[in-house]
This record gives sequence, structure tokens and C-alpha cells, in this order.
Amino acid sequence: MRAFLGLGSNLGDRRSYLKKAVRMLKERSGITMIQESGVYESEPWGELGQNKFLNQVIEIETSSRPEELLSQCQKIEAALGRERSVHWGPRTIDIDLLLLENVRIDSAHLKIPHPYLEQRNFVLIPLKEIAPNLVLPSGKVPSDYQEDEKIWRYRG
Ligand SMILES: Nc1ncnc2c1ncn2[C@@H]1O[C@H](COP(=O)(O)OP(=O)(O)OP(=O)(O)O)[C@@H](O)[C@H]1O
Ligand SMILES: Nc1nc2c(c(=O)[nH]1)N=C(CO)CN2
Repeated sequence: MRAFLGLGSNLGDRRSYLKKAVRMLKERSGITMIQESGVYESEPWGELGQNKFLNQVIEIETSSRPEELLSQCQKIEAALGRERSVHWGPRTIDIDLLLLENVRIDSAHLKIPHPYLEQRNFVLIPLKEIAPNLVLPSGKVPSDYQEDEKIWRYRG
């Protein structure tokens, strides 16, 4: 099954957390990397008054079921020192399941497609780089969305 994952970090060595998360995902059994977007920096969305984020979107092929994939991602978050304190607050690493091929889930602990997907430029702009024509829940595609001054390519 094809899956798009969104990675984000705004604490500590943000670039290194993204690299480590990508490496750990590649090492997981049943996961094959298909594409990695570049890294983008942006102002915090939602909960303001925290550090800027680095974000990246990746496409993988996985043999895991959605619940298993969530649990694999949460193990990586835990291994990289993620502490869940503030909703939408600072984090060393966040891994969101954005879209899974032909999957719709609306349970208490897993919602697919990710409910805020199309409200977040930090997801849409990296997605536009690797999957410009992917049809999103609204029927729009990532190339319909424009970059703005609140998000830029990070070359660090
Ligand atoms: N598509 C999804 N991807 C990742 N987690 C999800 C998803 N849908 C629901 N969740 C649930 O969301 C819970 C809280 O996640 P988290 O603490 O990362 O929220 P957040 O990053 O602050 O907010 P957001 O989910 O809006 O990015 C997770 O424990 C997980 O069970
Ligand atoms: N720019 C940006 N803002 C955010 C992000 C993120 O990854 N990038 N994640 C959040 C919690 O999921 C809240 N706000």
C-alpha cells in the first residue's frame, strides 16, 4: 500500500531529527522509501509562540496495516524523545499519517486522510514537490496550492 507521511520538528537539532526519523522508517521491516520531499521551514501553524518548524513529506510503500503503521511511527517518535505535552505544541519529531491508498478511517485514535491535511501549507507545499497531481479529499491537487511567505525551502 502506498502511504504519504508528514514529518515535523521544532526542538533541538531539527534537521538531524528529520534525518534520523527517515533513516529509522527505512529500517523498519515492510517499509520501502519511494520519494522524499525537500525540507521546508515555516512559522508555527495553530499554536503560535513556539520555534519555527522544519517539515518534510515522504512517500512509502508498506505491507503494514494502518494501525501497525501508526504504531511503528509512534515508536520512532518515542525513540527520538518525543514528549506529548501540549496539543500542537513543540516537538522533537512528529510523524503524521497523511494519506493511505484507498483507506478511510475515522476512529478515536486514527483518522485517515489526516483531518488538517488541506489546511496546512507545511504539508501541501512538500506534497506539491513530490506528488503534484495527487487527488486530495476535497478533489483539489497539491499543485492548486501556492507557496507563501510563511514557508520556504530550508537549505541547512
Ligand atoms: N492520521 C494520523 N496520523 C497520526 N496520528 C493520528 C492520526 N489520526 C489520529 N491520530 C492520533 O493523534 C494522536 C495525537 O497526535 P499528536 O500528539 O501527534 O497530535 P498533534 O501532532 O499535536 O496534532 P495533529 O494530529 O493535528 O498534527 C495520536 O496519538 C494518534 O492516535
Ligand atoms: N509549521 C508547522 N506548524 C505546526 C506543525 C508543523 O509540523 N509545522 N505541527 C503542529 C502540530 O502537529 C502544529 N503546528
